[in-house]
Amino acid sequence: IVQMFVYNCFQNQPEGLTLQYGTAGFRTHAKHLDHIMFRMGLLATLRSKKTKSTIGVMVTASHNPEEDNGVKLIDPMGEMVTAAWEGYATQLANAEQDSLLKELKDIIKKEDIDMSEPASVYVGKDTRPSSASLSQAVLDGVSSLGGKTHDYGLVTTPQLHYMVCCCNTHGCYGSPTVEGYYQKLSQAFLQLTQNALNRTDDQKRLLVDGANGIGALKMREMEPFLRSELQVVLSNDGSSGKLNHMCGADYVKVQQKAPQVGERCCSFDGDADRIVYYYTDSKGCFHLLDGDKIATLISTYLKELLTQAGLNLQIAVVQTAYANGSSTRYLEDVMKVTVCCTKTGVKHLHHAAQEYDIGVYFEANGHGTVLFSKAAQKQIQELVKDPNTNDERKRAVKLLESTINLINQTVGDAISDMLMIEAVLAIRGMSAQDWDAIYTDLPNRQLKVTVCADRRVIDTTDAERRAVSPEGLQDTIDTLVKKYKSARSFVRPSGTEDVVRVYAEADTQESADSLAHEVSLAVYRLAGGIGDEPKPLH
Ligand SMILES: CC(=O)N[C@H]1[C@@H](OP(=O)(O)O)O[C@H](CO)[C@@H](O)[C@@H]1O
Ligand SMILES: [Mg+2]
Repeated sequence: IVQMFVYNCFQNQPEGLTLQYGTAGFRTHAKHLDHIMFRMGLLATLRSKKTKSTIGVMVTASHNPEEDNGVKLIDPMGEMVTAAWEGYATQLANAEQDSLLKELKDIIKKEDIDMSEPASVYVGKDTRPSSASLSQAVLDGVSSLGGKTHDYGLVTTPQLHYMVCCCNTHGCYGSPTVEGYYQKLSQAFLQLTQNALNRTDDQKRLLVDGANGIGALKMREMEPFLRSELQVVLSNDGSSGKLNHMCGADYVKVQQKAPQVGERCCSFDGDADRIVYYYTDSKGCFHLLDGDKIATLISTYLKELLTQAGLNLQIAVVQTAYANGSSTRYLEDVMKVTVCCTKTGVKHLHHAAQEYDIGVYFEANGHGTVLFSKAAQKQIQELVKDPNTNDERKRAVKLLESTINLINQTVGDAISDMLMIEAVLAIRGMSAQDWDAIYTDLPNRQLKVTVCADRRVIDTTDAERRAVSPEGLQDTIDTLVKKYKSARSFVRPSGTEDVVRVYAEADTQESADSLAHEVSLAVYRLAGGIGDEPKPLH
């Protein structure tokens, strides 16, 4: 109670600022978060008592500026916390100081929580300067309700998801330590790359941009486990530059610029749960290999292995509206895999992917992973052991087994995805150019418009691909899209920033830019834009 009082006294929440547990938890300037962290410690303790499992709390604001921070809750199997509890999180975060106890009691009653149950909460943090005191506030919140804590300190977001899953599966998923994580992934990686013959040092070399964040630290720690089968050249390792500043996955994807030049490069984001690849060609041109290209590479590889192994498992790729139209066309028409489109936000993709034997999901920005159903994993394991399997099938099924071990199935993971991509390129003997040539991206543009009212005046349907309000907006977009070749455009309110996002793609960059601009103007006019009218890009 004393601690509750202390934290609530530091309630620097500016008047009118209500925080929403959004697409990626709470996220705002670090100075507003002290009491929120403490309260999320309380909530995680309740969630742990309710589920009789260990719960995770990660302190990070991912790709956002260094001054920001945020918090995410992790459910027992390492997945994002369920929707109902997101609601409780919002409720607790915005409660007045003197109604906090009442709010807690409400949740306990509604969820019928037995307060005599023990509680266990795993806590992790990224490298932001504010993360140390904020994660302490989470730990204090847990302790004040008598919960047990394990402070993992500096870890990537996916590492904490992995720990939670390991703990609640009693070690079946792996051992809940950072070494356990490195061991599991590196063993699988080494097993896979044994299947790639005659790799040169050049082919083993990869330029990694650590976004000046936690991913850089963890990559350094992991390097010895990889036994030079991957030779990482690390930049933006946090020794001098600022977190996410002019580097990192989000910068590369949105600005379409390379923070480093090479034949095969990748960038992590600030908490290492996203990755994009890119390279510079002989003419000095930048080529982006984003989440859509990653999904295509991985699903092609998996499909081939399934055929070789003679396994009849359904494979699907889950995307969002931001997926490049060329990728969707390639997956559906050429690869003939099921493609499904969900709303933005990893939890939506994750849930959709769970519906298939093998669900490959990636947001265009590089956040994603592969999920193997229990039944699929069982079939693969049984076939590995089956003495009647011939050599070709055995090889394929063993590759599948190692692939399962390499992939962090709890959440998108930059390190795990990177090792997966490196292994696939090595096994197939592909360069970044070969990978890029699988299909050609349609030129595209993303813009933001700020509106004066609640940005949710824009309501969408059909996995955010069509706007149902304000009136007339969708008709206007439809008319504009018709002016261009191979064009597509949609708008939606962001779940992490106070803006409306505009996306457009078309046959040329000029057309994509011009369409994005025209749609921005329509949003500005029909949804109450503020500030200057959007200006053309050229
Ligand atoms: C277009 C885009 O990249 N949107 C991102 C961004 O969400 P918005 O709701 O668009 O702000 O942040 C999310 C959390 O990191 C991520 O899941 C999502 O893909
Ligand atoms: Mg992130």
